[in-house]
Amino acid sequence: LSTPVYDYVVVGGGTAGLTVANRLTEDKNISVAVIEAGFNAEDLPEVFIPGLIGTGISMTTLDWAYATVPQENLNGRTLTVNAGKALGGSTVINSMIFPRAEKQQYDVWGQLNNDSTWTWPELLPFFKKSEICTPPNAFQTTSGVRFLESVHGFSGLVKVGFPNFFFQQSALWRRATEGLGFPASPDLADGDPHAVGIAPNSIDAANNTRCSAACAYYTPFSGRENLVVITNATVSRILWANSSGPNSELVASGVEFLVNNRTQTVGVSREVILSAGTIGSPKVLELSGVGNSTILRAAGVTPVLNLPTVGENFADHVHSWANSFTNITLTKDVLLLNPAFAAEQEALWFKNRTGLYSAVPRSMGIAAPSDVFDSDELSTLIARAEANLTYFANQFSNGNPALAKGIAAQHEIALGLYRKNQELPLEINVEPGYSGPTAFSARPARNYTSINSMLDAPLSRGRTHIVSSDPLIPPAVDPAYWSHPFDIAVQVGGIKLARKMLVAPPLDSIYAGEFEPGVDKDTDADIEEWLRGVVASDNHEVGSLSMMPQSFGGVVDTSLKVYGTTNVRAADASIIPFTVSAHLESTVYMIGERAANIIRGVQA
Ligand SMILES: Cc1cc2nc3c(=O)[nH]c(=O)nc-3n(C[C@H](O)[C@H](O)[C@H](O)COP(=O)(O)OP(=O)(O)OC[C@H]3O[C@@H](n4cnc5c(N)ncnc54)[C@H](O)[C@@H]3O)c2cc1C
Repeated sequence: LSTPVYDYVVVGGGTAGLTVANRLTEDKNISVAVIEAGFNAEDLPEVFIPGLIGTGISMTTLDWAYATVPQENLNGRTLTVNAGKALGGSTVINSMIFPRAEKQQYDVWGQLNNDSTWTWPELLPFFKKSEICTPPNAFQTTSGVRFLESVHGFSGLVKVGFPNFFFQQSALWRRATEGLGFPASPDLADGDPHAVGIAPNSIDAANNTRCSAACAYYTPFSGRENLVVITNATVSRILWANSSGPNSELVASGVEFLVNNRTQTVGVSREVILSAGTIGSPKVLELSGVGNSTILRAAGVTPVLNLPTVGENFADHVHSWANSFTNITLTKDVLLLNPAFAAEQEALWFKNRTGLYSAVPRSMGIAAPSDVFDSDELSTLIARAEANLTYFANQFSNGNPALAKGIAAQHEIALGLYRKNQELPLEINVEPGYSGPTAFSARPARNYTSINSMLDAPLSRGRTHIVSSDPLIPPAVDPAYWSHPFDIAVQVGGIKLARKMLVAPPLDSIYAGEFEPGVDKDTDADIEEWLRGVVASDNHEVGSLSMMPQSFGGVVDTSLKVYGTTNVRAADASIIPFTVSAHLESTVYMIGERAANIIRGVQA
């Protein structure tokens, strides 16, 4: 049998991968093969019923569930970084929260690359291009949804809408938070999220079902003859042509993958696009011989191109919580406490798409430094970080001088934004029920109000690298959480802010005592110690194939091309050089849309 050859081969049919594949195959003359390790899970209730979010990550078939190496700063704990393993990638198991980050943070990508096309005003058209938004109806508007038509798209493919019901805590929390000085957001997608509001969701508002990347970019187009999707197929490596490109660059000629442990190959005539996610994409590149030669040799892979920063500059958001008992009767807890009630609610979803499973209402906001620290505390933290800037940049760069410069540049920019109160370090959102580290069976069987507090702008940087030439062996993922002291101070500050919110009027009217961290965790040191034992990954990992100049230790250039290759690009969360303060899905779709345009050589 002859090997099939496609114009483009996309490695990973996830959020960005399906976006790129869809847009390229709009041209009937272009053929694209997508190779995806997972299966098409769109017909699973755990996937399409919004209220079942969280179930996906308990299904090993849908989740890579990457284990970190023991985290030195978190009591040596091994944490799980979840990532979707299905057609649609992480959008199949995520929480469907769909806001955007702060303009200034996207602008940093342009600043690091001296390229204004990677800044907010130039990227906004790609955010809009990806979405088909259903504006809020009268009920949603009366319930507090605020909406700016000018920042949304209405002819894209990802269905975006708002919840069709709200828990009592949502409005109480928003009023409490506004009372603490947070402005009311005109729209959480407007690039200015230092505010509170109701988040949009990646949901089909017509029938209250999840809209994953598969729902948006694949299912309606599965009949395209020029789009071939191969599922249950794990890519093991890129194949290189014997001849090299003009500057002795590597030329990809195909992709090798495993189906039921049998090796298969496809050929590629134009380009390979790596879209296997922040942990999957560097893994494939390293298995293909591109990376830090010392690390590759130790894993048993023969190096073909020494690109030592592959897998480095890894950053992740870090999750924590404060929660209280509440004296209201309807919270999400009731679904766990009362199985008969849960069954009724699920039946309502099937009957007419209503009930508590029909939406994931989320009121949220992004805190500014001034919400977390007083001005003296902040000045001291910034001054200390500036004084130690070179030390930490060297620490985080794994011995690579160019990357040390890149990380130093990132820290310098971040600290400059902190001084202007513009680096937004924390997401705070209200959970209308229990959210925290204690299992259902181990906590009091009561109703809760929880505040999720996420470190969204970490200065810490880690890495992910293969440890074996076997493509089925997971890489060693080391996010190096909390390796910068600034991150610890922010996360401790986040718990104090969350606690303040729980007892601020009018949320105080439903407060029935703190559960976690617990009143005995009084001082900053107490909170820090508790957090070390409980914080979790927010599954927002980025940066392992960073878009930065080579002089800064980047792996891809601003056309997303991997340095030293003629025809391999990356398009997924791995290219984000500087993490942004938002859930990442909308940002990754934007990257996919932008990547497709770059590949096609057209403007927005
Ligand atoms: C549990 C969870 C909750 C989240 N909640 C939210 C949220 O509410 N809102 C939000 O905005 N963001 C959320 N996120 C983050 C967001 O969904 C991701 O950042 C984003 O979808 C990542 O897109 P990606 O294209 O980089 O990777 P993915 O979408 O993960 O796609 C990578 C794809 O590559 C495949 N793959 C990997 N390795 C191989 C290989 N060797 N061969 C073949 N295929 C391979 C994977 O199976 C996957 O399908 C969440 C993430 C998770 C995991």
